[in-house]
Amino acid sequence: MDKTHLVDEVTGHRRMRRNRKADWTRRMVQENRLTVDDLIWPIFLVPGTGIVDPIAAMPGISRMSVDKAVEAVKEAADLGIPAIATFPDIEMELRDETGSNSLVADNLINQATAAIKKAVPNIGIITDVALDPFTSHGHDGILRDGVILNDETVDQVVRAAVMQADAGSDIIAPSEMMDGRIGAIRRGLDAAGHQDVGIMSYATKFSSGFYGPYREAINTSGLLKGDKNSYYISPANGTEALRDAALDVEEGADMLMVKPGLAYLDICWRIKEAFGLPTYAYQVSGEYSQIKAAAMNGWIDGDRIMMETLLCFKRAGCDGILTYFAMDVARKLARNG
Ligand SMILES: NCc1[nH]cc(CCC(=O)O)c1CC(=O)O
Repeated sequence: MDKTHLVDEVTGHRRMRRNRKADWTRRMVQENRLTVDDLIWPIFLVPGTGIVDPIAAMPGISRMSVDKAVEAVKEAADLGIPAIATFPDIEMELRDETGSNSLVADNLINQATAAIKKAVPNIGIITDVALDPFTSHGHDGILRDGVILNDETVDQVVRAAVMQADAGSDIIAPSEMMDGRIGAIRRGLDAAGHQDVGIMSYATKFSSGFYGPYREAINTSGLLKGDKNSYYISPANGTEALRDAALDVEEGADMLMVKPGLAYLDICWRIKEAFGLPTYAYQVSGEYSQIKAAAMNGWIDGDRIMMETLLCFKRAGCDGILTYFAMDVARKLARNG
């Protein structure tokens, strides 16, 4: 060995770069892979027909009327995406203090579920039961005298969940973070004969600035008074998030979700390790938009970072990712074989 180099003999026996030397070695040692099966595609719904309405704060993403959503979901199913998640942007006139439209059997979200189920029976439909798309104040629950009422909200969310299941929803995903909601939804679904409808808990939903563009997408940004700190988890707290998830597991959650994603990979890992349940991350609107914005400015390679971030969720223990990039990724994966 050339004695002029400072790398000693021991180091020479432990060369990590041997396994990185060629494309074939790198493929042999690759620990995690992103496949189309890992993708859940969130979509935004609007009333009407023939509408595809671009969301300014989320370049490349549009609100769709039910007919257009059906077409898009068909394409998603053809690409092999296993499931979608729907979020309605309903008329302002229908929004009120208690979010009563969430209890209308053929409201926008349920209409979409029924139409999609009929046209695309093989894709999974995940529906959120939080009240924020339906309230005039943009909060996820019932607001009285400046307080979000826990138990009243849970009662309403359970009824909404049963209606969503009646419409054909496969997985109820409550994102409103009220205490006791998972057990209550499970009991409500079972009592209504929906034993096979699953629950994906937004187990650890953090009070986050990353939700900004979503609020534009469903038009709640102008409505929201105050913040959601009295029900979402503080970004400062990891152990509290684990306790919250533990309750959801005890109450009967089938799957757990961490939201937002990238800044919370430690939570993904801890949750997967602690409970071993199927665990998902939601790469939320702000995460999507910041990648898009930087890419549009030519500052980063958007495609590369899309694939990198999603792969990192897999490394962090996630079984899948809700991502607005789902269609782009699925097309890319289909092209690359
Ligand atoms: N129940 C609320 C809800 N459902 C989905 C998102 C965020 C999704 C995203 O940012 O992509 C939020 C957050 C919020 O408005 O506080």
